[in-house]
Amino acid sequence: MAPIMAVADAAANGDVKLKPENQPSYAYVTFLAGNGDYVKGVVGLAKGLRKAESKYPLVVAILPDVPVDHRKILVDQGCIVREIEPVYPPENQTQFAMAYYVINYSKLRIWEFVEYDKMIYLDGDIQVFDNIDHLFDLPNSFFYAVMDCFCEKTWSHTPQYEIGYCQQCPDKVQWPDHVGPKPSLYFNAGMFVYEPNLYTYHDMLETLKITPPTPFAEQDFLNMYFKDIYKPIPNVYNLVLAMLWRHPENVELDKVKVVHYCAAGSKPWRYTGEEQHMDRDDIKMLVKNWWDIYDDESLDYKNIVARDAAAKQTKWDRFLAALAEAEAFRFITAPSAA
Ligand SMILES: O=c1ccn([C@@H]2O[C@H](COP(=O)(O)OP(=O)(O)O[C@H]3O[C@H](CO)[C@H](O)[C@H](O)[C@H]3O)[C@@H](O)[C@H]2O)c(=O)[nH]1
Ligand SMILES: O[C@H]1[C@H](O)[C@@H](O)[C@H](O)[C@@H](O)[C@H]1O
Ligand SMILES: [Mn+2]
Repeated sequence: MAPIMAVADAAANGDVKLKPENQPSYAYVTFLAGNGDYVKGVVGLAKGLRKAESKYPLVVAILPDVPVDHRKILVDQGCIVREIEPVYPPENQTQFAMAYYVINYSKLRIWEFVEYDKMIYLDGDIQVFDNIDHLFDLPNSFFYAVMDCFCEKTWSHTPQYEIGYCQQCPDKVQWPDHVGPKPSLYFNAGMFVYEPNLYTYHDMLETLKITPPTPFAEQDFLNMYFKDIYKPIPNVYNLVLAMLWRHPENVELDKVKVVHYCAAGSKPWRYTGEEQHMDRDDIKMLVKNWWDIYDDESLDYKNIVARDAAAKQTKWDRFLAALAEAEAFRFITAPSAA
């Protein structure tokens, strides 16, 4: 390449990337509570997003009970840590499907993150195996998420479960008229695309005050609140693991981009293989895939920063070399001043 071209190229590839004023701001967001081992899930997620070369940062909305050493781990992994206040549901005798689901109402605070125009929420027990940045390009003003499955025991409190009706195979068992109107499409709230908005945020919190808690906590609430603007997206964006044994005909495992380790016994950092379905080969493979990312030191933020700095240095060295060459070229070819 001619030296002048090389110089121009290097300048054009310059490292200073300024976001144009009018370009929307996007980020991923997850939620972390307590001093337990979910922090491992979030670290795995941060590394998975990096491996998939996501262009956008991961914000971690943390409750005040997340200890300082866990916060440091997250910052060291390049996460943007944002403390949020807990949200408490109104007093009620509800039995949550899992007792700890009560803390998940605090997730509603992420609507307050209005410095971002659009965000993708991901549970800490989710892993991203393929780039999903394109979901930010979906049209605004809708709520996007993947349809849930009603077949696991966690659903045993519902008429759906009793009847054997699941929206994943709506023709297998028809919804009987006498039970009431067929339920609206219901999403799993471990992954969704949404737009932070202060009006929505305040309205949700006001609505929550007069909404009795239900077994799936904020997941039921979000389903109720967004039912009119909910748009289902393909299950490759949130593979709820039970789909593998409940609706294998609906799963194309090799196309899956996002895996949600929500089935009992499937959290990779707690996996023993003993619980029901956990000895399946596909589960073992997915758990191994999670660990491969978690254990991969080259995906640690500090190593990525070091790699990028080295690449920048090389670019700069090339630029200087090209400049020197161009200077020499000018010196040789310039007519003498005499
Ligand atoms: O001790 C905990 C428990 C949970 N979490 C956070 O809360 C999220 C939700 O918990 P789980 O992933 O264990 O829950 P499930 O996937 O089984 O639950 C599903 O139903 C829940 C109902 O409250 C939520 O909607 C949740 O997002 C949805 O995926 C976790 O991923 C994690 O991000 C913590 O940080 N610490
Ligand atoms: O959010 C819940 C949770 O992820 C459960 O593990 C699953 O069985 C349910 O289908 C889902 O609604
Ligand atoms: Mn989850």
